[in-house]
Amino acid sequence: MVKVVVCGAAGGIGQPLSLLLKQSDLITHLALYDIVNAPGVAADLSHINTPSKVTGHGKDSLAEALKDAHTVVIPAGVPRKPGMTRDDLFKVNASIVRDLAEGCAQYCPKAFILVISNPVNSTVPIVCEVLKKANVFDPRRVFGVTTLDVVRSSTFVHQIKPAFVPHANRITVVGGHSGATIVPILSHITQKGVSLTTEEIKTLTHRIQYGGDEVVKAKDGAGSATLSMAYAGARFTNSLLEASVRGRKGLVESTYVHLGGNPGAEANIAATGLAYFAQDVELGPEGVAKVLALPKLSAEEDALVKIALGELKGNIAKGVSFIVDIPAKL
Ligand SMILES: NC(=O)C1=CN([C@@H]2O[C@H](COP(=O)(O)OP(=O)(O)OC[C@H]3O[C@@H](n4cnc5c(N)ncnc54)[C@H](O)[C@@H]3O)[C@@H](O)[C@H]2O)C=CC1
Ligand SMILES: O=C([O-])CC(=O)C(=O)O
Repeated sequence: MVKVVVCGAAGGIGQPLSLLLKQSDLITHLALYDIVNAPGVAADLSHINTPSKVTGHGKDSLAEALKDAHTVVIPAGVPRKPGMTRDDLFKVNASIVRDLAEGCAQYCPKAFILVISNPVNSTVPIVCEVLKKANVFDPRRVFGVTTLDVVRSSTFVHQIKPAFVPHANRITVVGGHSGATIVPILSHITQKGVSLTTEEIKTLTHRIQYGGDEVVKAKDGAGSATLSMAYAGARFTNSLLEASVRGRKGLVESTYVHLGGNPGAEANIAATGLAYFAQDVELGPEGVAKVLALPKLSAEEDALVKIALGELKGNIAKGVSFIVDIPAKL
């Protein structure tokens, strides 16, 4: 049985994400949890003639939703409005994510946990610290979903270089998931016939770092990216299922993880001095199979990573200290 739970399933991301996951032939049970409307969304999706069973769970049935989960995807919480940073969401979303993580620790301690709720740079440390406290933490099994930055990178490159095939070329994005902490490694684009000037890289990098703001502005108070995020969230979930359920080897995605205790993370611990970082990760049967070392960076990328490190340090400390009083350990 492969049970995937979406927490926040009735929301702007939750609904299209659940729709995309209903198309997976690897999922046997799709459980939709939300404090509002989950049964309605579940009834609707359950009429689709793909193999998975769909169930809906309201606010008093978190235990039932999470029980026996293989994977829990968390897009629960409030989105930004114009003028807000992702960090401004911390005061509402931190406790939502903490409570869901406590549920996971109790009812599905071995599940993979995919965190979408912002600010990801801080909510992932919250989840990890909750699991550590409950003595069920496995760093290979918790992921901050930064796939939208990867998706945006290849889309935006394609928009200025039409020869670049966006879905066939994965661009590594390192750091975290907010503004200056998002560092796309555009110097490594290798497609034949496509090259970017230093000025193009600078413009693209800024657009990728602030891609979320483009959507927040265009939605004008009605929230942030939901459909592209659902696509990105489904892509990451499907990659993890391909690696963990089907046993596909060599699958790599950029993702924000706890470095300490993860296979292969030593080089990035040394390079960043941080407890959490986004980089390419090879996925496997237990989640992280290997954290890949940072690629060789251009001088500009190196400078951007240094800026990201400063901001990430504060974001991580904020998440960790929401759960414990001591600073994050590597
Ligand atoms: N990681 C990423 O790249 C991205 C992250 N996000 C983040 O995803 C989150 C969700 O965004 P949207 O779906 O647009 O928001 P939304 O407001 O449309 O949906 C959120 C859903 O969470 C539910 N919810 C609230 N408290 C809950 C709880 N305790 N348990 C379960 N469900 C709960 C709400 O009822 C609602 O249905 C936001 O924090 C947003 O910033 C958004 C886009 C990209
Ligand atoms: O911008 C936001 O608040 C939502 C988000 O994380 C993104 O679109 O990358």
